[in-house]
Amino acid sequence: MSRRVLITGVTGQDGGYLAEQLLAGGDEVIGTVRAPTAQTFAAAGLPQLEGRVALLPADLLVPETVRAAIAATQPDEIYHLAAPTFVPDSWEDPTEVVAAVAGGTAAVLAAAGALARDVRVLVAASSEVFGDAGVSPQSETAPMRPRSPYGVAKLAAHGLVGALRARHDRFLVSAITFNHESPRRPERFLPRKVTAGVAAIAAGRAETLTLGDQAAVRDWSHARDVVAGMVLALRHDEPGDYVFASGVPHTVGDLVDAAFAAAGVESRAPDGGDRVLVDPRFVRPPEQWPPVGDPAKARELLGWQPRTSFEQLVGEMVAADLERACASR
Ligand SMILES: C[C@H]1O[C@H](OP(=O)(O)OP(=O)(O)OC[C@H]2O[C@@H](n3cnc4c(=O)[nH]c(N)nc43)[C@H](O)[C@@H]2O)[C@@H](O)[C@@H](O)C1=O
Repeated sequence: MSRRVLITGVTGQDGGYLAEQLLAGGDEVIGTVRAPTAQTFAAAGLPQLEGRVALLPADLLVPETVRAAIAATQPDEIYHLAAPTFVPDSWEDPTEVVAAVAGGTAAVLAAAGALARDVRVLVAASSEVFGDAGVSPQSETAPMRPRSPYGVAKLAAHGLVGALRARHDRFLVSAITFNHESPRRPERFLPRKVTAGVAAIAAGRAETLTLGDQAAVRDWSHARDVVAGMVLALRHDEPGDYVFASGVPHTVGDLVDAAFAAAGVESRAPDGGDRVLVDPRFVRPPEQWPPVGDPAKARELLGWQPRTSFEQLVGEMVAADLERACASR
């Protein structure tokens, strides 16, 4: 059965993978971006989606534009992925991040609920909702005590899904996604910063890589695997909340080591000097309860599990960055 699907934030990392997967399955895909004339698929490095996914404008800070896009599309399903995503930015402008993430989710859910047809909606939450959970790994029922404005805003979005689902018996899903990466990830996020930096060293274009805390722990998956889980969740018999994570903790240092190994480069310079430097500007406060997910519910109810290992993920990212580094020589 072919569905009409609306993806907010379709030119982002997850939106691109999701659109590709849905198109391959025969669905009709429509996407929203803030400014379709500037945010084209070509500009986003996704030329393969050009002409296959119609783009509509929708600004999360202007609910009327969100309503208009949803009303014009009359979708069977909505994947609400659009949001600011870089956590440190949320300290600079909490007002905007709360408005865009919590207000934007409220606008999407209200507009979908106002349609005359049943529409299933998935909202992308985040492991940042857990913060000082007091437990790690975290499942869907772990305490949620976010430590960043971004996490607070995502918790509001997650809470809206649960409240509206309970009150109106709607098919709403919250996807509590842990860190997920790919060669399409922007370079300000740690994994792409590392793989692009290591590729630059391998290509002889840089000598060092400057990071923050190498002891920080994350649970990294491939974005392609995570969006596959989102589709399973939205097409399941019952709506619910799902953690999407590998369940495997790694430190930043592990990721750095894996990237150097994948590039075939020593992590020490020939003179014995360290190739990884620390800049306190990139160091965040320590986390007592690292964001590591317990994906048992998704595995048991949806049959989901990540297909890509940590080493394969880093290997794929390093290979893509080495190719880019060679192409730009
Ligand atoms: C689930 C969650 O996942 C992402 O948020 P994030 O975890 O903040 O992602 P990141 O790649 O910026 O940091 C990962 C870790 O790496 C440490 N780290 C060390 N040195 C550097 C460094 O130099 N740069 C960065 N960015 N991080 C560094 C940093 O302290 C942190 O412990 C977003 O998708 C977000 O939208 C989301 O929802």
